[in-house]
Amino acid sequence: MNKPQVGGSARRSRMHQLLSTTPHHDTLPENYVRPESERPRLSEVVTDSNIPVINLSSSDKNLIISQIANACENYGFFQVVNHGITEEMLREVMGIGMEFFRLPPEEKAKLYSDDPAKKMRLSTSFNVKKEKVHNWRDYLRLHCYPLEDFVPDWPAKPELFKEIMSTYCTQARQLGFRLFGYISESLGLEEDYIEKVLGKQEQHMAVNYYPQCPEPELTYGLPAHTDPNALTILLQDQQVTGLQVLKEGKWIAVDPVPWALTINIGDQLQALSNGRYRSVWHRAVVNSNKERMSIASFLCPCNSALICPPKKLTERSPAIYRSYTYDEYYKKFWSRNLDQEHCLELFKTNSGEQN
Ligand SMILES: O=C(O)CCC(=O)C(=O)O
Ligand SMILES: [Fe+2]
Repeated sequence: MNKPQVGGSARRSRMHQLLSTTPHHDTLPENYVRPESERPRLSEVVTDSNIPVINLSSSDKNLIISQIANACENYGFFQVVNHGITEEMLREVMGIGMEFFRLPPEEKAKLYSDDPAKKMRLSTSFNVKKEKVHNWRDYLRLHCYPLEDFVPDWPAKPELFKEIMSTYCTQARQLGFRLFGYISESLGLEEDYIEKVLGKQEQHMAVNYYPQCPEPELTYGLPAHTDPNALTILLQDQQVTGLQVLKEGKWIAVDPVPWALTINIGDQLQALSNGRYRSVWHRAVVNSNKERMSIASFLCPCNSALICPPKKLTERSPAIYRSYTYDEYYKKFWSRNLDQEHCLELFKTNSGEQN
């Protein structure tokens, strides 16, 4: 996008690919412009949505489970309220994320990388080396489990970053496990079924920063994609909307309920549920007058976890996807562009193909 600075170090010139470090743009640089047929068509987005909102403090566990079953089957997305993570914590984590992106360019340059294999990196777009058109997003990617292995390499600035992010990671993980319990039961499985199958689970985090964009109609923060992991817990900006999900051919805006967390089913739960629960297409659009931030916590199977549906779910309908390890899946996911066909399609069995 920008010319490398004359005389600057290689790292310094690479850093200039970061949107949060570049000067204001009046027009969208060409390598962010999508071809006409791929643009977001923002005027067609449906804002009045029925994306379920589930109260996790209800004393009626069966009600929670049935609401989760409905949400996972029909939407793949839902918001949870009274989820046990305090508003204060959520404010702190959003605050520290924003402070991070406001650090001076030299500080951010130390963390820049476009190598998807790196377990801690500040990057931009999605996979800059592979893609033709970039996305209007910077992101900090962190591996989070076990915390003590990764936190030492996390950003040293802002000062409270490690402390606040690691507390939030732990709480998000606990919430994720609680949801795995409800999801397992909603499929008629033992409460700990999913947790056991996924093994000693990895956890990743993406702190997404979408700067103001001069021409939001022409580009994306993140184009349509499904999440390759098992479950995503998304903390959305409270002031600025941007997340949209695809339902019956229409893009629906998921406007955040105050301090709710947005949950979505990832590809691995779609596979484990034999296609009953859906990892749906979603995207993030950008704004001309406001920056936006979101913090995604991804719960992933451990690399060696064998993903195949339980017997109970294949008694009446055959397995739609072949068995594979998460390692195999994840490599495939990163070898492609974000907005290609659903990565799970590549793992279909013959019976799956006929569906
Ligand atoms: O920013 C958002 O609302 C969506 C983020 C997302 O989908 C992701 O990080 O995978
Ligand atoms: Fe996503």
